[in-house]
Amino acid sequence: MNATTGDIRTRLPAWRLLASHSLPHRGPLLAGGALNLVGTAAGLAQPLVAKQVIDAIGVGGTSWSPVLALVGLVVLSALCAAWGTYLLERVAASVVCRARGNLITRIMRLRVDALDRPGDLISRVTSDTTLLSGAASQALVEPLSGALMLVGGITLMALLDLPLLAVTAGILILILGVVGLAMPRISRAQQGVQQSVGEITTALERALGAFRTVKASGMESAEISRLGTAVDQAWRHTVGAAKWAALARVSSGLAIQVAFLTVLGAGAARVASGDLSVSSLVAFLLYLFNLGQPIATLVQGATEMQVGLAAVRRMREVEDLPVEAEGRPTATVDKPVYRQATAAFQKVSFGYGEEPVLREVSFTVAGGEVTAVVGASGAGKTTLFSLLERFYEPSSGIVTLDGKDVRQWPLAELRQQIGYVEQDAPVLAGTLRENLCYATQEVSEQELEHALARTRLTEFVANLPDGLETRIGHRGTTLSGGQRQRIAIARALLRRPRILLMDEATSQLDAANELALRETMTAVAKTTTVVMIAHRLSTVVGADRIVVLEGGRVRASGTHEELLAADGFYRELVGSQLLSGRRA
Ligand SMILES: Nc1ncnc2c1ncn2[C@@H]1O[C@H](COP(=O)(O)OP(=O)(O)OP(=O)(O)O)[C@@H](O)[C@H]1O
Repeated sequence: MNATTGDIRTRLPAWRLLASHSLPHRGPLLAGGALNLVGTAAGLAQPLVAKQVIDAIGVGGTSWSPVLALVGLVVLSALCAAWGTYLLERVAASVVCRARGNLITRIMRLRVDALDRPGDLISRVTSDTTLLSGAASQALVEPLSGALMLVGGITLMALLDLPLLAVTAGILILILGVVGLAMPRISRAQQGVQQSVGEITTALERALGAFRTVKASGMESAEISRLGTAVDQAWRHTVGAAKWAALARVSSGLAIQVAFLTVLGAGAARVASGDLSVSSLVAFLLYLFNLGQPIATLVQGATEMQVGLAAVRRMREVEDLPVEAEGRPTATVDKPVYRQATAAFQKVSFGYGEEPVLREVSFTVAGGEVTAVVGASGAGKTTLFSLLERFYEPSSGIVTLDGKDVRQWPLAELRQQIGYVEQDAPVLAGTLRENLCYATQEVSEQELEHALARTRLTEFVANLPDGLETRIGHRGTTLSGGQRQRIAIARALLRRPRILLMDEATSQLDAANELALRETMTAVAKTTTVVMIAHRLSTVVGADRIVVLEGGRVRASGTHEELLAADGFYRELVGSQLLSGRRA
């Protein structure tokens, strides 16, 4: 789904959005609805045929045909109900499946800055979509058969006895009033329930995402209490919705009972006065009794509709989030020509909010060179990489790759050129092989072995019980920081990038591995342009060019020797081994 489609959809009223979920399944939906109607019609005819059976017995008749017709109607309505229900359940499952697929696609294509509360988004995919099922299937067609049964039943009751129908109608109008009062309240409460479920998922995601920190800080109880608040909130909203749903359901049931007793009394008097036959009273009472089901179906349908509308509103909020301009899957892009890329920042300014982070930054990264970016913490180094990857766009100025504005590149193609080793080198739960081949499926065993050797992982893998098939825990919990970084570097190299961005990727390596990796980088630079953010002096002295960033501006650039001679701030950084904790 592209941004434009999303924009159009977000302007649609909730009920039309809900209907749009059902539209692709209109065939089975209509078939299920039709079967329901046939079953309902067969059910409607039953009391009339029952009346014929009673009349025939009353006059001493022995005809079997009304009895056979009655049996046939019972079987027909049961078969239609079973088949119809299956079709509608199937549609419900398909609606959920499609809605989840659409939401997942949308979420994966969100801009990085839109991913604010992942837990809440998870709950929209898992929980909200489930609530859509009833509203976009059964609740659309079953009320139709309910309405048919109601109208048909009332018409036939009118034919049987008008005064008794007047009594029934008065009581039914009362029900409609109560149900109408309850529906908007159910909708509001249901939206609250879903919001609270989102809060629970968000709070859980927060706590589990930093599980060790929670434990090391002894904050289990605080997190339990935070989650407890969200759970209580969900409970309160659920109870609120349940109160109104119960009122709507009970009042409809109660009305039928009251109507039944009233009609029984009034009908008995009319039979005694000779105005009504016994068989007509029995048939009338059967219709009245049968009204309970369509009324319950209508109330249930209206309630489910409110639940579905609440879900669709929350799903629409995901569609309001900004997606990347182009989300072509990387798999469709051919492997790039293998040559070193160049990059340039031309008067680039950028801020995440009001406050500027980069101010008119200009520098070039020559193809095949190793460029190091140094600066105090918070100077904007990682932000430079984010702009090159086009996670964000500059407020002014141009970022280029191979001399072409990154905004002119097809997004997937742009990212295909770049290998990115993030600061905290995340790994994904799965096997080591899956992690290494994450960004490239077509990797030969030789290439894999070569990448392991280059990142000094060969021995580590050889000592693992299942080698490359060893499972790595959630967020790499079974690995050291250094191992995670080396895996991230190997993964990036396997992608055969034309430019490799490394964000402090060597900060967690021990001295021996860091030296080895520096040699690797020198070798890699022969075929790939390398830009590295480093806090260690040892990793930058050999760079072809060093860019010194201070307070979001390029303060100086040159080789280590040139900068030592010309820039006091660089000398200061070198004096502190570049490990300055100062913020810009
Ligand atoms: N996603 C974001 N939203 C808002 N502000 C951000 C975001 N990412 C970074 N910043 C802010 O932008 C500034 C520059 O951050 P950046 O990560 O680029 O610095 P850095 O030089 O890489 O720092 P470090 O060396 O500590 O990693 C910081 O003040 C940071 O708080």
